[in-house]
Amino acid sequence: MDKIVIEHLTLTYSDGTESLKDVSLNIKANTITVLFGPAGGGKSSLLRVLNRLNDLADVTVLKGKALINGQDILSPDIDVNDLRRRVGMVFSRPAALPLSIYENVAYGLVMAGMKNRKKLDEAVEQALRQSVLWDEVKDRLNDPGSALSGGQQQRMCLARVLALQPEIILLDEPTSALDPLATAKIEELLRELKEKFTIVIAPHNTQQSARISDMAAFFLQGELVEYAPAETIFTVPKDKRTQDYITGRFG
Ligand SMILES: Nc1ncnc2c1ncn2[C@@H]1O[C@H](COP(=O)(O)OP(=O)(O)OP(=O)(O)O)[C@@H](O)[C@H]1O
Repeated sequence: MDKIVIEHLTLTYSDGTESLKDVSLNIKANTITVLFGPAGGGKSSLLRVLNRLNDLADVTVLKGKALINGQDILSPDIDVNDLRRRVGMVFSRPAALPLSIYENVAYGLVMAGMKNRKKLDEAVEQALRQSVLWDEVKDRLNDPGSALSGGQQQRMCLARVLALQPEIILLDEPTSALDPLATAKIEELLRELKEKFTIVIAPHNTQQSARISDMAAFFLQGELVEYAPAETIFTVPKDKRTQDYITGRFG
């Protein structure tokens, strides 16, 4: 069974912007799927549907289906907090909370009611190891999260998501504020993390899309133009619009 199934998804904001137009795509577990294309294509809107962050926006039309493990996540009966634990999100600017490194990582668990210090310690360590930050911060877990470099803060935010043991990780331009070295670290990390998680990412440029994706989906003004394995779409795209975009003719 596919991990994520999107069928005929249409999303219109109250100002009339059709940000997703009849989009269908299936995503397999333990893959990195990239959503790419010019600004305003609908990439962020699709990511936000996957953990129901779109609930916070002024949406007038939401039609079609979005299933995770076969479960309808758009259903009003869904427990949104539980969904957001299972489907974690990392944003473009590292959202370090004004707390210590430890508290930044433990945040979601504490919010979920975990009080046992030993369990918290273990979860924080495991998450920091998974985000390959542990060795850099293990001796200063009580320092403010904001004292870390941008790249470290982004891995700390990833650790906050990982601590909740999600199934799916969504990332919206996670390296747009990072230098090339910090970017390379995150990309390497994502390749490792896909062994355990399903990753959907809207990278901030096409080069990154080509480097990290297993599958890639090209979005243009709300339309899913082409969805194919990375080695196909970035070398022999079928659609002229995809080709024009990746060869730099627009965007
Ligand atoms: N909350 C909102 N209210 C109204 N319109 C919105 C809202 N969020 C996004 N849009 C519009 O929906 C369209 C798709 O935007 P979206 O952010 O999903 O695209 P994107 O491909 O992720 O682009 P970007 O790279 O700029 O984030 C755009 O025209 C955008 O202006």
